[in-house]
Amino acid sequence: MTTVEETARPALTGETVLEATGVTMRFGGLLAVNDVNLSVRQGEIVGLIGPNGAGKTTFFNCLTGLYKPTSGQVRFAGVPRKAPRAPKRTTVSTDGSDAVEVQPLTSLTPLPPKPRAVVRAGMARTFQNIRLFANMTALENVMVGRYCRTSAGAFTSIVRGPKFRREEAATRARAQELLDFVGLGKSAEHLARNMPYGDQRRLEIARALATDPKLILLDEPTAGMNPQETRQASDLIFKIRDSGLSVVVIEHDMRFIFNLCDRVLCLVQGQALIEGTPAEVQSDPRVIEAYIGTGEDDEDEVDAREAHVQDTTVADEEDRS
Ligand SMILES: Nc1ncnc2c1ncn2[C@@H]1O[C@H](COP(=O)(O)OP(=O)(O)OP(=O)(O)O)[C@@H](O)[C@H]1O
Repeated sequence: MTTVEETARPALTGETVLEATGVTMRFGGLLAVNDVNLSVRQGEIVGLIGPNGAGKTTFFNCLTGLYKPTSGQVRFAGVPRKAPRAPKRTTVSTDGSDAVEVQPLTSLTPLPPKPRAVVRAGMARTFQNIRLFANMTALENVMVGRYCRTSAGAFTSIVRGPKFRREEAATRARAQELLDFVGLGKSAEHLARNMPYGDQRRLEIARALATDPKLILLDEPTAGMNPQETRQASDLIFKIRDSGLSVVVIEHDMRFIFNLCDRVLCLVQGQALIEGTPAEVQSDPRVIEAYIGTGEDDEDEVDAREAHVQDTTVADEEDRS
C-alpha cells in the first residue's frame, strides 16, 4: 500500500490564524458538533472530511460566525469571534387574555451572520451551492466582493464624486487582477449565469478573495466538477496558499483532499475521529470504516472501496506526472 509522501510537504511555521476550542453545536435535541478543536496556521491547507451528516458544514458555520456555537470558542487572528446576539423571546397574546411565550424559530436555526463583520475580520468563504449574482458579469460579481473594503459612503456614491470614482476605478482594477489570478481574465464581461460550471466555482473564489481575507473556507469546491476542473481547482488552491493565505476545505473527494491538504480533520457523528497528516488519516482504519461503512456491505465491495481510498494519492500522482 502506498500512502502520501510526508516529506513532500514543507514544514509550517506560520502564526495561528484560527483557533477553535471545544466547539459544540446543538439543534434542539440534535448534537450536530460535539466538542471539536481545530487550529489553522498561516499558509496551511486544512481539510475537513467525514460522511454525510457528520457535522462538517455546521462546524464550518461555527468557524465563520454564521452560527453561534452552543458552547466553545472560535478565535480568529487572536480575537474571539463575535457571535450573533441571542434571539429575543417574544410574548404574544392572541385574544387579549393570557400571554403566550413563543419559542423563537432561531433557537433551532441560528441567527444569520453579520457578514460585513466576518469579512472585515479577514475571513471569506464559499458555499456548497453556487451563490453568484447570475445576471451580473464576472467582473461585477468580483467588484461586489470588494465593496466591503471601500469607504465611499451613500452620499458620495449617489453624487458619484471624485472619491467614489477613484475607488470605483481601483475596485475594477483589483477585480480584474483577481479574475486573472483565478484564470478568468478573459471572461470578465461574461454574465455569470452563462459561464461553465467550473468557471462559476472559480468566480466564487475570486469574489471571496476580493475581500482580502487571511483565511478562506471552501465548502465542497469541486462538487459537480469533472476531473480536469478538479485538477484546476487543486492548482488554484495551492496558488492561493502560496500567496500567503490559509485555506480550510470541506470535500468528499478523497483523492483531492489527501493530495491538497497539510492536515486533515475527520468528523464522524459530530465528533473529531482523527486529525493528522493526510498519510495518517488515510491509513487509519477507523476513517475507512466510518467513511465507507462496513456491516451489511458485501465484503468484496468494501475491499474495493477501501483500496480506492488508499490508492487515490498514487493515481493522482500518476495523473500529474
Ligand atoms: N439548521 C439545522 N437545523 C437542524 N438540524 C440541522 C441543521 N443543520 C444541520 N442539521 C443537522 O446536523 C447534522 C450535521 O449536518 P451537516 O450539514 O453539518 O453535516 P455535513 O457533514 O456537512 O453533511 P454533508 O456532507 O451531507 O453536507 C445533520 O444531522 C443535519 O441534519
